[in-house]
This record gives sequence, C-alpha cells and structure tokens, in this order.
Amino acid sequence: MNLVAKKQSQWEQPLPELKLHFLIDTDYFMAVAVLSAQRSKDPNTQVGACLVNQDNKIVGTGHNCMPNGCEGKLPWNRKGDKLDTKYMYVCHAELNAIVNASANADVKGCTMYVTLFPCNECTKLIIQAGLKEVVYLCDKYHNTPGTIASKRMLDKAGIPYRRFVHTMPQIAIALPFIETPGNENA
Ligand SMILES: Nc1ccn([C@H]2C[C@H](O)[C@@H](COP(=O)(O)O)O2)c(=O)n1
Repeated sequence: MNLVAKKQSQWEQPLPELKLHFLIDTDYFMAVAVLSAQRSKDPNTQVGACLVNQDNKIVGTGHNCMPNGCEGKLPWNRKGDKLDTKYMYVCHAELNAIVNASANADVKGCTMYVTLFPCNECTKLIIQAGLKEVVYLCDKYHNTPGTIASKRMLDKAGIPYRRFVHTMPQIAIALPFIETPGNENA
C-alpha cells in the first residue's frame, strides 16, 4: 500500500474511543476556571474565573492578564519599585470574567467560580455587579488585609462565599490526534 493510500485508510478508521465521564455542574464550572487559569502568563500565580448565571450557563470566563495591548510590554515582577511590579497593571481573573461576559448576558445573580479568593478590589466589583455567590478553590492569602477586607465586605453585603468541594479528584482532558483530510502528504 502506498503512503497516500495508507494515510487515506487511516483517515477512514473510526475515531479513537473517548471515555466519557458525566461531570456534575459545579465540577465542570470549577474545571473551566482551572483551565482558564492556564491561559495566564503570570509566572507566579495563575488565576481563572468562570461566571455562571441562574440558568447554569457560563456567561464569561477570565484569567489574570495584562490590559489589552500591554501583554509582553509590562513587568510580571512581584518585588522592586512599585511601578515595576505587576500589581500596578494586572487585570484580575474576576474582572476579566465580568468584562468578558457576552454583551447580552446579565451578570446580576451570577455565581463566580474562581481559583483564588477575590481581592478587595474585585470584591467591590462582584458586589456592585450584583453577583449572588462566590465559590473559590484556594485561599492562600487568607491572612492578608486584602482578603480580610473582601470577606468583611461580602459578609456585610450578604453575599455568601464557600470553598469548592469537588466530587471528582481529577478531570482529565485528552485530545486525540486526528489527522485532517487534505493533510495526508504532510
Ligand atoms: N483573586 C485573585 C487574586 C489574584 N489575582 C492575580 C493578580 C496577580 O497576577 C496574581 C497574584 O500574584 P502573586 O502575588 O500571587 O504573585 O494573581 C487574580 O487574578 N485574582
């Protein structure tokens, strides 16, 4: 069999079997937040957020990144002259999830799934945007004034927050290699 015919017959093979798991909604939403975090170029802390409406539909996702047009042009430093650190510039995952929510989506009443507890600035945004709940994965800055202030504001605003409890320890996504037709001679 020549190479073209062999590749052709490969293409006619059935697709590799994909193992299907049934994900419960909350695992799925936090997994989307975790996957979104992986888009961040922050070398130290990658954060992802997934905004879900009352119909259990994702209306926006986000990760921490530099403002549009500034990626690669501003520092990711944690220390040094304040103006040379990321803290002056970075857009947090929660802000991006709210801003990225599709134009016709109402973020009021949404739940924010986020991989790291929201900072005080994002908490203000969460409250003012009318979100109804925050579900977080990690709270590594729990003893900092920012996180304490966040919790104080959420408590006073009557917005519940809870640590995410997963039902599946791992959600793996394997992308099968699928040869595309027209690429046989590559
Ligand atoms: N809820 C949060 C908290 C932090 N971020 C971003 C902001 C920075 O890029 C990074 C924190 O940096 P670190 O001080 O841990 O080096 O995470 C966020 O998007 N959402």
